[in-house]
Amino acid sequence: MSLLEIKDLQATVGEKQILKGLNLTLRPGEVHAIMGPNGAGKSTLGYSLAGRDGYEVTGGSVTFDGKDLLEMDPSERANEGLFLAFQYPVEIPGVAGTTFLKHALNAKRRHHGEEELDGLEFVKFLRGKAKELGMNDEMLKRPVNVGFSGGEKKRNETLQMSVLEPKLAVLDETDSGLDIDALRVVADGVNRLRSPDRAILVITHYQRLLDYLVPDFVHVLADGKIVKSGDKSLALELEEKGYAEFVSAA
Ligand SMILES: Nc1ncnc2c1ncn2[C@@H]1O[C@H](COP(=O)(O)OP(=O)(O)OP(=O)(O)O)[C@@H](O)[C@H]1O
Repeated sequence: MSLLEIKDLQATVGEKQILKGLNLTLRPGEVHAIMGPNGAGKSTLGYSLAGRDGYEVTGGSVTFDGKDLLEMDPSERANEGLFLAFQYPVEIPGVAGTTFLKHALNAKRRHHGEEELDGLEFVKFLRGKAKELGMNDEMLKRPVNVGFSGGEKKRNETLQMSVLEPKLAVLDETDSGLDIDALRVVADGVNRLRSPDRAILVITHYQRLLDYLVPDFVHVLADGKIVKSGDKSLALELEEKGYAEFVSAA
């Protein structure tokens, strides 16, 4: 059974139609990469799946783990196991990282009828996850992303993902702004999450991330649609040839 099935998805931002009949299926255990020219609709796809305000789905369907995703509000989507790592992670002044993550995880646990973790249990759990990503206690105590460098914000997104253990993680350019060491740390963090019951959708501009996080499938998104799909070799081909072929064909 598929974990995510997107059929003929159409979405508008403002008055502009961005997604124009997008089809994509992810099965549990798979890693898919989406590449494509600037403005093609990659982030719009991520936001439409997450249910962000201002991104209006005007047609098509999305089934997530057997349920109608588009019927759910954004927090329900998250509690059901959808996670979106932002291209531009937001700063949340006044809210410590630890507090933010504890609330997010406990909301999810409540949703699934599980007992909440208390402060001590959670801090122990969080420290273990943070250490894997090279993040220290001081960073966890700071307000979420406030004053973090671009690369630290991306690590923090990866930390949120590893704490929430989603069924489907959508990573929107998680590699941008990372130096080569941080890229490896983040890719290792994502690789640790690979599992037979989870799928990962990676939006990226660069083949280099895919050297560390090897996808099962690569898709080209151009002008609001998936116009070509293949295996990892497609990413190499795109790096060499660019998107000209797809832009004119779209
Ligand atoms: N609020 C908005 N109002 C009008 N147009 C918007 C708005 N937000 C996004 N768009 C437009 O939607 C189109 C798709 O944007 P999107 O961010 O999904 O592209 P992308 O494929 O992720 O691009 P990039 O590779 O540059 O990140 C762009 O042309 C963008 O200008």
